[in-house]
Amino acid sequence: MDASIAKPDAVGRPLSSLPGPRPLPLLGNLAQIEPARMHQQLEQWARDYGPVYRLRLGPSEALVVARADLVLEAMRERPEGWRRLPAMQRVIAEIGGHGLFSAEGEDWRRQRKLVMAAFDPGHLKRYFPSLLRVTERLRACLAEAARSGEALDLQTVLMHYTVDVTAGLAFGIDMNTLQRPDDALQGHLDQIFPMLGKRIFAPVPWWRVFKLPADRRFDRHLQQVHEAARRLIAQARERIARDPALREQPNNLLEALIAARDEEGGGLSEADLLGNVLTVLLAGEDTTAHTLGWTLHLLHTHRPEWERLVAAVDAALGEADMPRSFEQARALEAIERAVNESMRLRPVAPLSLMESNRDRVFGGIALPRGAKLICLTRPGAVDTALVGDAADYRPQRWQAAAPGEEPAHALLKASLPFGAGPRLCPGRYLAMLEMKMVLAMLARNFELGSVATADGSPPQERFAFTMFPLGLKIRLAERRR
Ligand code: HEM
Repeated sequence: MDASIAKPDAVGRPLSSLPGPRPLPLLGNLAQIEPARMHQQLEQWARDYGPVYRLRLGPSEALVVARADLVLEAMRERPEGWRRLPAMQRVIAEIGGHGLFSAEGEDWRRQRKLVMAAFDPGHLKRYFPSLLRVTERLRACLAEAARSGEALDLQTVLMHYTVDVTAGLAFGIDMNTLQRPDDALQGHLDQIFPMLGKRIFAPVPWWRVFKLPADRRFDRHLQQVHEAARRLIAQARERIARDPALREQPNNLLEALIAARDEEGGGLSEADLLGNVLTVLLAGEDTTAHTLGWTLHLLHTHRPEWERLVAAVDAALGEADMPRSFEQARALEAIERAVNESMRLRPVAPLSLMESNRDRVFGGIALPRGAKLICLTRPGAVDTALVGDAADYRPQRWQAAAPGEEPAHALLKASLPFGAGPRLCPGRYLAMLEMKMVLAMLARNFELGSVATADGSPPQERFAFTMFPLGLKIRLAERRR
């Protein structure tokens, strides 16, 4: 049984007694929230009102927590104690994206097993040759830009890479959007997160009543994504029909999902199948590309850290132009440190939205079943009260040390870029492997000319379900070794 359910709850303060931004009539604080920078507003309110405060969202109230211990407590108590926000689930289901991310209870448990198995290190190792091929293609694109002196839109090129990698690993398809950018699925996928972000926090669900031109454009992009997902499913079914042994020993996530779907009492519907294809495409694309984008920007603005990384990669790879084996890539700890530190300062998933499955006291606050909770993941990880230099980009703080020896130990525990508990991101090993491949390939073959916005100002953080750097361009020169 869930331990927290067995605990008799103490009496808590009512949510309405907490401080918070002044709500307006009817819409409450929704009217003050700007979707594109809502994470920064919520973080600012945590500085103004303290790490546990109240928000009014239309007719209902939400508890906002910016304390790492409370964020961790809630995340660990899923799926029994807390569920994902139903408003979010509904918006995801409406676009046909219901899959592991939005599933709950038994439905979630079953899907989770299948997805976890597909992304475990054993599968990643088998997939390594394809990952290498996609990384070689990325290198060729970048080399061409370096020769012509072209500045590339960083997020676009990185998202081509991550879509190609995810499709190869999860669906067994060489999509090659890097070399065929015009008919790229990635262009349609890009439209989905921003609209999800807008709809989840919309004061009024306008799109259920009438469609604005932007909604109609969105529907057209969505249709393309659905058609692509159906094609992927059809191709996987053909492979299984040709080789029925794949039912027992699927090569990838999609084949495993189809086998489970076809199993007697398999519990996966056709809609779940499509929903998980969309989920994995979406979850794997932006998050990894945006984390790479932030990391490259931080390395560009912290030159000694970039040079330290290049030296470590040179030492680890010998004559190789990029990691040539799974083991070689996995061992690149200097890159892991640089990425961990970037995810601490610029987490691409800065919010986690939940609803309580029961009456409870949480963080000293009495919450009824159905109470909404917004977890802010960054404040605890950048808290200068814990460590004076918490605002600095210092990858070395991730260097392994004896427990308690590392002064920043508390900070490291507070950084939760992949979430925590039973719903911890199943794609984290893949994401780290991709990032090691890209950064090592860059370090070995290119000089990092600049990773900057057009006018050189610091990139703004944009929130569109995930958080990304706005307007970064990358300019490279080929490295002479
Ligand atoms: C740097 C890259 C990534 C970051 C920062 C990231 C972050 C996250 C976070 C914060 C969550 C929510 C965890 C929670 O609720 O506790 C999550 C869930 C998830 N991620 Fe990732 N992710 C990344 C890459 C990937 C990749 C590459 C894939 C797959 C190709 C993926 C697939 C998923 C899925 C399916 C879930 C839902 C898990 C569940 O609800 O059980 N992610 N991710």
